This record gives sequence, C-alpha cells and structure tokens, in this order.
Amino acid sequence: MAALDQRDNAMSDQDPLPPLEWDPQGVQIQGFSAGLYQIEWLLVTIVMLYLVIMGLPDEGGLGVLTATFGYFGFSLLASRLYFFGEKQRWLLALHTWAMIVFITWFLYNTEGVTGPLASLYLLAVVTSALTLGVLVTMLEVAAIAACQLLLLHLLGTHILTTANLAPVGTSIVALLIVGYLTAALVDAIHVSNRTLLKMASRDALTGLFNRRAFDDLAKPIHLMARRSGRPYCVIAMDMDGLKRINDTKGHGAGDQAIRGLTQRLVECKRSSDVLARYGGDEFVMLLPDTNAAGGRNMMQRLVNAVKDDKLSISVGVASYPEQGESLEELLDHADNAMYFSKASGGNRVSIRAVA
Ligand SMILES: Nc1nc2c(ncn2[C@@H]2O[C@H](COP(=O)(O)OP(=O)(O)OP(=O)(O)O)[C@@H](O)[C@H]2O)c(=O)[nH]1
Repeated sequence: MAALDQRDNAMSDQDPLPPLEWDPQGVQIQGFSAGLYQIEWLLVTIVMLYLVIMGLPDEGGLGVLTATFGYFGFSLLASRLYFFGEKQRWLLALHTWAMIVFITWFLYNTEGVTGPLASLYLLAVVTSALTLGVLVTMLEVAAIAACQLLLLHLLGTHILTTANLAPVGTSIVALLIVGYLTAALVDAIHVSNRTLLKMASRDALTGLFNRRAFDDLAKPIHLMARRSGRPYCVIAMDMDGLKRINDTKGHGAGDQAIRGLTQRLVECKRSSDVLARYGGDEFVMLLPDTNAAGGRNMMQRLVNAVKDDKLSISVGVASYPEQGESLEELLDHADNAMYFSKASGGNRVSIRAVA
C-alpha cells in the first residue's frame, strides 16, 4: 500500500507528456504545404511553356533544360517529405531560396532581367510572404536585387547608369510592396485566427479550456491510452454552495470564488493534465498516466487546499480502463461519483465503484 502511494505521488509530481496546446501558425503552415507545390508547379509550367514557344536558347539550352527538370524533381521529392515538426519553416525557406536560384539561372540563360519573365521572382516573394514573415521576405527581396544586379553585370550591361538601373529598381519596388503587404496581411490573419481560436476554445471568466476544447483534447489521450494500455483518470468537480455565495455576497464574489478555485486547480495540476470549465460551477479534468488512487490522492489534496480559501467542492473520479471503456462512459461515471460526493454532504472525493 505504501509502495502504491509512493508511486501515485511520483506520478502526480512529474510531467509524462508535453503541455497540450494548439498551434494555429503550425496548422496554417501545414495547410500551406499543398499551396506551395501548386506555386512551384506553376513556375515549372510557365518555364516549360516559354521553352516550347520560344525554343531552347542557343547557348546554355541544355543547362536550362537540366535545371528545369532538376527543379521539378526537387519539388516532387520535397512533396513526398514529411513536412510536420519544427524544421518546417526551414524547409519552406529552402524552397523559396531554391526558387530564386532557379529563376536567376533561367533568366541568365534566356532574356535577362529586363524581360517579362523577371516577374517570376514574384512567386518566390509571395511564397515567402505567406509563410515566413516580413523580415525573411525583405531579406529575400534584397537577395533578388543582388541577383538582378549580378545578372546585369554577367550579361555585360554597365550597371552604374540610371537607364540600366531603372528596370531593376522598378521591379524591386514592386516586389517590396507585394512582399511587405502580403506578409503584413498574413500576420494580421494569424493574430485574428489566434484570437478566434482562443474565443472558441477558452472560457471567458477563467481562461480555462471550455467543453468543446476538452472533448477535442481528451479524444487523442483516450486513444493513446487504449493503444498503450496505460491508465488515465477523469475527474468531475462541482463547487458546493455557489448559489449561496451569489445570493449573500453578490455575483462578483461568486465569480471571485470560481477564479480562486481555478487558481488552486492550475497550481495542483501537471502541465499535461487537461483542465476545463464545463459550465457554471462544474469543472472536468483528465489526468493522463494516472490510476484511480493517484487521481483520488491529488483531488483530496485539492479539497484540503480549497478549504483554506473557505471554499468547498464535490469531486468524482473514474479511471480507465477499470471503470469504463469509453470517454463518455468515464465522464458519466465521474459525474455520478461527484453527485454521490454532493449527496454525502459535499467537500469530499468519491471514486466510481467497480461493478
Ligand atoms: N458568480 C457566478 N455564478 C454562476 C456562474 N455560472 C453559474 N453561476 C451560478 O451558480 C449557481 C449554481 O447553482 P447550483 O447548481 O445550485 O450550485 P450550488 O449553489 O453550488 O449548489 P450545489 O451544487 O448543490 O452545492 C447558480 O445560481 C448559477 O446562476 C458564474 O460564472 N459566475
């Protein structure tokens, strides 16, 4: 028994899983991966059409063809690569730099920087602005300006004359405007997405997850536990006497009591535990990698802690897999155990009895 308690305490003091949070920017970048290949294949299609209509250049024709197929192969191969994870931004940056190098090589072998195909650089700038932010995009525009000057020099044009610099200047200003505005707009969309996601997933009074977010976050934990055979605990909590606090001390004091309980809950939970306000004075919690005894011990500590704040809660615990096979079943059982605590006078923790 002592050994079991020791193990339970150890469980509640460590963090077996990383904190559960959503990353809207990551989701957006993942979504952009498909758009990236469309931009790359558009670039290859325009280049191929140019070569079909205008024919291969007399000098460097083979080099252009090899570079085009090489670039197409790179894009095809990269589309098969796993794009998730923290290296994703670097992979996207690599794609845009590859695009700039390919376009520069193509222009060098065909019409130089003064023809209409110089606007192909727009594809790289837009790709970067959509995914990599203002700073990286501005750096890429600077790199494109350097490439264009180098092209002028390599193609034998004297670059230090106003007439020769004017077309490069015009195209760079256009790239700057498009790149800056697109990146700024995307940043604004990120901010509003984050705000919307927060509004849709958080409870306004406490900042905790709401019911919808809890359901979304609990499902993968249940599936993981089912696969690994590890236990987890579902906790249902309800404050005792909130109506009395509201009626005697006012709604503000009731709100303060809810916030006070939230503070205690946040202090006692592990970062991998999922805590949500289900509504009113009801809270739910999911404790991964924790058995019923561990959940009960943690909740008993919480019941003792909130006494210091002159608050009282009724708690019900149900654990996977002993007390239920599905999340819905466990939530029901935890709820019933919580009502049992309440019916027994509140201020206590009950575990759903194994049938
Ligand atoms: N201040 C405040 N009160 C709330 C909030 N949400 C719900 N309530 C009130 O909390 C009270 C909950 O009432 P009950 O469900 O009877 O709960 P209780 O008074 O804690 O009684 P028992 O649960 O039986 O112990 C209701 O009067 C609700 O109007 C809130 O966000 N802030």
